Amino acid sequence: MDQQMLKLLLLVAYIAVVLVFFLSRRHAKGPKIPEPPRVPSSIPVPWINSVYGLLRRRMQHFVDVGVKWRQPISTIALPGMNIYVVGSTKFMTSIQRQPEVLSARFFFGQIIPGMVGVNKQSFDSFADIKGSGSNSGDSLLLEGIRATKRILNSKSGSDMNFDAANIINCNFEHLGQEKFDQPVDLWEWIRRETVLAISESTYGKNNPFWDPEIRSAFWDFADDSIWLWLTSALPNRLVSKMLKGLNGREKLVKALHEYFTRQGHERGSPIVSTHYSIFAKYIDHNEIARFECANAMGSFANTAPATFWTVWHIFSNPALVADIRAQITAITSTRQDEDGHVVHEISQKRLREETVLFSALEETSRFRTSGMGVRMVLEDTTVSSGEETFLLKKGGVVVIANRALHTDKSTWGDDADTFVASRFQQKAPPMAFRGFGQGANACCGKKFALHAISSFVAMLVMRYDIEPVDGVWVEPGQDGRDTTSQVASPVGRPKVSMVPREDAGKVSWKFVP
Ligand code: HEM
Repeated sequence: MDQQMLKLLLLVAYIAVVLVFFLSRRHAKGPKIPEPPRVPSSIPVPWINSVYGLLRRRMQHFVDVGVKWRQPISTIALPGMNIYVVGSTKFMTSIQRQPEVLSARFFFGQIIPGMVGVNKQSFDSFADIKGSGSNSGDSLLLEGIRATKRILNSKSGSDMNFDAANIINCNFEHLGQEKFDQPVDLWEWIRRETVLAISESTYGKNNPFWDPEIRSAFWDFADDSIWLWLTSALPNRLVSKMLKGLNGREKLVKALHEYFTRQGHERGSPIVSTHYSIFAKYIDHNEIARFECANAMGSFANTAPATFWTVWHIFSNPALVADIRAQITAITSTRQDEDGHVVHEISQKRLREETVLFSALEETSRFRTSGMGVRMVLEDTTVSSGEETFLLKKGGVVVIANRALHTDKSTWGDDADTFVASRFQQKAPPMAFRGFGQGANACCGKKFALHAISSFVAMLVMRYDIEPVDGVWVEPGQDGRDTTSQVASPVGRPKVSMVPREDAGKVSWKFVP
């Protein structure tokens, strides 16, 4: 055998060994699980499409992709990271069963400290973001969420619901004396009233949100929240020139810091006093007010727009207003007090059970949700619909496009695009409603928010006639691109006339348990 032949034989043998090695490995591992299909793109380099979309629509871009393609799950490949957009319920059971590796809390742990501008020590204490999904063990984030859940599901939670309803009622009593001679900016008025009611039931007598400057600072902060997170690595001096939200945040931090320094929390709700003791365990006193900004955002930033949209949907439908008035009248008892004043007493318990209000509110949330659920992929993870299985790669991000799930006709029926106030009087289709999240990350403030909003709307419906000054209710539109909230506020500013239905000097209203 000559040298050439020997070399050729050795080469063939080498290739055979390599082939056998790879084939055996492949056989041992089984067939490769694919990643979800790519989002179609009209241009040759698809990620450019996404980066352009992100710049234009920012986070809303992913929701738009979910709504446009309506794929159960699809991949947007960005340089160095895959985004998995969930556009239907098919994979939701599988996603929700794996909160340790598809982690919302890991995401909260990354985004919240940047948004509120804490120091490195507070950042490390906030969430065990180096650990597995930060769902177990102790951290400021976890203890805070557990405490909120415990309190709001206990007797203290029911007391808070009732307190909030009575504060709402008191504020209405006060308003009753006012004459709404001028057109009212409905969004401005509703967000003022909801923030006042919820903040007073949370922070008590020393509530910093009574100051209009602090409320305005809060909305500057909330409206710029995404940008504050994205620019958190830059010096404050530079960011304050670009974002109103930074100055708003710092003003809010100062007011909340004074509140805690003067021990305001000792006269506040169990939520704020318990949060304070958890904060104090983990971080420096000077940092506490920063995280409290995030708590305030969780409480008000969704509740105010959800209240606005509920009012908008109800009052723009006169038949619905009439139905709700009849239902509330049926659960109201009327008496005269010793001065001859008429007192109407609405049963808060029956408000939930015997009126369409809670359903209308959940329907508003289905119809108006603009946000998304974000889950960080902490390990290579498979998700399955029963028929298909896909691999989600470590380092990727799952974006649940809530609006896509909420408008899917295959789950909600042909009227998915229509507001139907009574829809939630029946059970929602499984996994389809994400207005308050679900599973491990379901909203712990849901009950409180539903009670507060329904009390507000009930009082409004019974006390006032509301008409748009132009004579027609025009859709004001929504644009959630700058906020982290689930329910974007209106873009247009509807102006309405508000006329008391009864002589407020002679009649008063109350909630009774
Ligand atoms: C209408 C008002 C509200 C809406 C629409 C709303 C919506 C939501 C949604 C969709 C989630 C799930 C997020 C996800 O899956 O990634 C959530 C979680 C949460 N919400 Fe709300 N929320 C509201 C009011 C509140 C209030 C009043 C509080 C506090 C008192 C609150 C505290 C929380 C907390 C702490 C979580 C995280 C739960 C966890 O990870 O275990 N929310 N909310």
